[in-house]
Parts: sequence; C-alpha cells; structure tokens
Amino acid sequence: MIELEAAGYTYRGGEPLLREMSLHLPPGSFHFLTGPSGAGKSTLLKLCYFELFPTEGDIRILGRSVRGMSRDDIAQTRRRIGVVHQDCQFLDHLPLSENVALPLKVAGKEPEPANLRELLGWVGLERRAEALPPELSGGERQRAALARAVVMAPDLILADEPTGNVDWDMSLRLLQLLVELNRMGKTVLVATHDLNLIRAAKKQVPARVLRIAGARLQLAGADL
Ligand SMILES: Nc1ncnc2c1ncn2[C@@H]1O[C@H](COP(=O)(O)OP(=O)(O)OP(=O)(O)O)[C@@H](O)[C@H]1O
Repeated sequence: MIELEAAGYTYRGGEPLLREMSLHLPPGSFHFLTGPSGAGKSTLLKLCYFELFPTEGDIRILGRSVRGMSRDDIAQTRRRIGVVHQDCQFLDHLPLSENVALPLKVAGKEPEPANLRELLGWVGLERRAEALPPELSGGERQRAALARAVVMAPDLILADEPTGNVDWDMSLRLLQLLVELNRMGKTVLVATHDLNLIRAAKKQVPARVLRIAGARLQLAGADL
C-alpha cells in the first residue's frame, strides 16, 4: 500500500529532515507514526498523499511510484487516500454536511443524501449536519474530519494527530472509528504523540509503531 525506498526529504534551504527511509505498509495494516515534535511526522504523511514529493529515493503508493506520475495519475490515486489533517481544514461558511461531502463534489460526484446521513450517524454527528464548523466542539470537528476523510471510500487512511485536541474519552471514541475502518480492510497510518492511545489500540488491533528519530525511521519495540 505504501512503500518507501530510501526516501528522504529536505525543505528548501534546510537540513535533511527525513533520511533513507525504507518501509513497506501492507494492505489492511494499522501503523502508528510517532516521534518528538518537529521530527517530521506531518512531513512524512504529506509525502504519502502527494502534498510533498521526496527529495531523495522513491515512494510507491497504491503500487504507483510518485516519480514520473502525471497530474491526472496523482489526482486519481489521491482519491483513494483519505486524509485527516492536523487542523481539520474546514470551510467555515459551509455547514458540516457540505464540508463532509466536499471531496465528492470536487471529484464531480453528487453526494447521496442517505449515504451522507449514514456517514454522519457513524461518527455521531447526525444532529449537527447543519452546524457551521466554528460552532463545533473539538471532538465534533475531529469526528467530522474523519467522516470527510472516508466519504470517498478510500483504501488508505492517513490521520495526523486525530486526537490532538480532545479528552481521553473522545480519543478512545475516535480510535474506535479508526479500528472499525481497519477491520473493514482499510490500511491506516496515524501520526500521534499519545502513547496511551497506541497502547489502547494494541489491545484491539495488531498495530505496529514506527518512530522517527534522528531523521531515520525505526520500528518501535513491542514494549510500546
Ligand atoms: N513548509 C515548510 N518549510 C520549511 N520547514 C518546514 C515546513 N514545514 C515544516 N517544516 C519544518 O520541518 C520540521 C518537521 O515538521 P513536521 O510538522 O513534519 O514535524 P512533526 O513531527 O509533525 O511535528 P509536531 O509533532 O509538532 O506536529 C519542523 O522543524 C518544521 O519547522
């Protein structure tokens, strides 16, 4: 699903941030990505959804090398990836239901109202469909961001600190949704600082933990 082949990334004018990262995330797997603040977790996720391109090595996503892909290829592949952004990135003037349906509209598809209602029900937001993003709580925003990430039925879900601004009960609720998606066969990669979240997940799914340290990617030990 995601293969890194000695991939690296350096922001323009900076020191190398990510170096010689090799990794294979098989379809249907659940991985966490952890590491200190500023280690490059968000950057690595951005490489996995074509927001950025590796400055060294190669990345293959859904079987396609990011090198030499046309804009159309990127757009097609991107539709099979659901992203939960760290800051949710909603359009504040549109109600929640329209924000969640936005990826469909962008792809030229008309959202099916019953499907949209079912999706909002799945994240427990059926009664908030008409609310504007600034009216939502942190936990509601995170659940809405997850609903929007899966509205296109992606094969791969990338979540950047999806429990960043919520309490522990809400973190567990969000984790439950990610676990359900994984049990449906989706490949899941979650960047998080929260080691308790990782421990809670490991009781439910055979999640593996990747850690960025000193610009390199390591597989964390079973103790985590
Ligand atoms: N567009 C950019 N241009 C230059 N440097 C950047 C850019 N985006 C991020 N960086 C730098 O790259 C480093 C890694 O940032 P990144 O957001 O990937 O880390 P992170 O591990 O996700 O951090 P956090 O846990 O705090 O979210 C940081 O030093 C950051 O300042």
